[in-house]
Amino acid sequence: MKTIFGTRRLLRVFSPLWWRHRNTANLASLQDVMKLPEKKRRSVVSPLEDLEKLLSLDVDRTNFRVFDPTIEEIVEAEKYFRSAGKHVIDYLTSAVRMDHVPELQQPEVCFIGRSNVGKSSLIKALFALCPGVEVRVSKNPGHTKKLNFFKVGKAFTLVDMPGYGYRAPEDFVEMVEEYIQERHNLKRTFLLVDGTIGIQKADLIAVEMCEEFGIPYVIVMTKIDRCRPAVLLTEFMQIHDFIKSQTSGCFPQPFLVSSLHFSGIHLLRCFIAHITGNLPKVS
Ligand SMILES: Nc1nc2c(ncn2[C@@H]2O[C@H](COP(=O)(O)OP(=O)(O)OP(=O)(O)O)[C@@H](O)[C@H]2O)c(=O)[nH]1
Ligand SMILES: [Mg+2]
Repeated sequence: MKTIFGTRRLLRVFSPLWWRHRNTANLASLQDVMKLPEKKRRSVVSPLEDLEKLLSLDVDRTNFRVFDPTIEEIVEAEKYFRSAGKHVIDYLTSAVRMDHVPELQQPEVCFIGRSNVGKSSLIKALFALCPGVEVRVSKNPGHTKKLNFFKVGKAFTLVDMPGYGYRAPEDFVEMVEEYIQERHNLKRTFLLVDGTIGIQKADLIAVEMCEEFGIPYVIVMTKIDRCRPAVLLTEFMQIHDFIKSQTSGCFPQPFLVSSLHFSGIHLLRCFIAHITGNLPKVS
């Protein structure tokens, strides 16, 4: 009995899979993240901080933390991502054409990117504190076929979009471009780029579209758990420099996320609450 217990315990202590599972199962809430050892906590709340250590001191870091909320502000923002009382988070409706989209006054943000880049997974991670909200993800590219609207009480709406590139829906251009160009309450477009491979040709077309329409957008690097830190840092710096030199409507600070490990998710929740006007005190 003692031997079995001892072996199990050893396995638990040394198995990276167990460690990973134990950590990721609880990390949707900041309260649980704060219980982690400091290094691990930092990598979840502020993934860029870990990477920065690999940079030489002379690298210009001016736009690394344009958005830099306090922990209290992140906690405040998290309240919007929990259903409580009259504040109900839920799937609202889907649309395939502009004349099918719901008429809403509340601020809206949408998520675009190549098929399979992790748009639906990111929304699922943002809503992980509301297990009743179903967001479908798939390993097969081209899974999301419609604009899917998720209502976050009366505070804002998140819109999951079909991906561009491989297996995009035939009417993608009409559906997505019209929405982005015409949606009066769209406050920000999140353009997701695979953090393991950086900006691809199809992403450049999306950037061009955002620039041409003159809409405010933000680049989010996804799947950072799949990438070695040195590779991720190189991709990050390339995107950081690209934003500075080639764009005018893009937020200067790229965000880093892992929907699997919840890295960067708490910061992004806070950013969404902020840009939709729900955290007036954050500058
Ligand atoms: N390791 C890892 N895998 C991820 C992450 N985000 C998404 N994935 C995986 O990537 C695949 C695609 O994820 P989705 O969220 O469905 O991608 P999507 O961008 O919505 O794809 P479409 O709807 O087809 O455009 C799934 O197998 C996810 O599990 C992440 O942060 N880390
Ligand atoms: Mg999807």
